[in-house]
Amino acid sequence: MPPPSDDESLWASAPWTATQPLNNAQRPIIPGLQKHVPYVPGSTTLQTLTIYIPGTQPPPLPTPSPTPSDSTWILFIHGGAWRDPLVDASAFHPAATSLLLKNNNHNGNPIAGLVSINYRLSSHPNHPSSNPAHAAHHPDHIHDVLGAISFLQRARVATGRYVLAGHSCGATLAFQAVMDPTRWGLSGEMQIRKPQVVVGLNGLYDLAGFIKTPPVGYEGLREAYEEFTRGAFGDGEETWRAVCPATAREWVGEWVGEWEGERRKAVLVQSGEDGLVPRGQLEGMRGVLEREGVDVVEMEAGGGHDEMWERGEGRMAEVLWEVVLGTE
Ligand SMILES: N[C@@H](CC(=O)c1ccccc1NC=O)C(=O)O
Repeated sequence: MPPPSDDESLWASAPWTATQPLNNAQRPIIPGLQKHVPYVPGSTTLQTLTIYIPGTQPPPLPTPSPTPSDSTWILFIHGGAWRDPLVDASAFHPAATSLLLKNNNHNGNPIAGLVSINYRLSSHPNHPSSNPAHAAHHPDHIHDVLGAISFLQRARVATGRYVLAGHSCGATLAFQAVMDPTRWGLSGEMQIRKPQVVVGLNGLYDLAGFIKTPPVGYEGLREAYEEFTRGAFGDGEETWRAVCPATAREWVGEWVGEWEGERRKAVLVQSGEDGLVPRGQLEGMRGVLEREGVDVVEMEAGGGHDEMWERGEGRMAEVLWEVVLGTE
């Protein structure tokens, strides 16, 4: 027998286990399976992803089975300002269990599967660490996200229409992922099939603009923004503009895919009660996307910055469910 390929060994290195709702033993087990998979050989602790599939039967090993064309994958990128070691792929778990439950109770099971992506983080001044996974600098974060998507697509996950969603800096990363990867110094092998729908939740889209002129009410955050921006992207203001989707030059034409003539869609969500991200971030992003011919839908949300993902019944699961039903 030939030795397994790197990818096969990575998929085989984690078992499928039954999904459980968090902190609520009274509820039934959600009919789904999850697996924590490293997506590069010799991965650091953060080059892993969590994959959830509906149902109780694992797909054929080592990789998930091909997706029926009428069901949708959702890929999620967590936030935490590129550096918060307390926020990781598990941020998606409450929404994932809620989505699996909705899927189970709905005719036709529109969700093919869900993925939450970990990526290397920059260092955090309040959390000193010797873990190499916590010493990343741009473009490491987006390299990892694209590496994860490419690993999935080699296993025929999210190769058709799929939804790429991100919260906060995860929304920045989601839009960076639809740009040409050569912007990040990557060769053609990191070309991914692009999502038809990008969902940005309380997203960061213009760091230079915030730092230069923080909006009224958010002035007190200027230093924090500058600190995490320098930590992730270095000291060059030009770089900040070049990497942020509301200020990067002419990138929307790079968002192309094979959706048979259908239009690109962006769903933007910004809570009016978010004490960390002002509404102006969404407005700048919306302007750029609409000028370039992307269909933009804005959906409502309330609550603090992280509230939409902290609970299963939170707004994020509802938004993603609506988006999935809209892609059918
Ligand atoms: N908890 C984060 C702060 C953070 O996540 C944040 C702060 C302001 C605006 C956006 C943020 N997160 C975006 O991913 C930190 O420790 O730096």
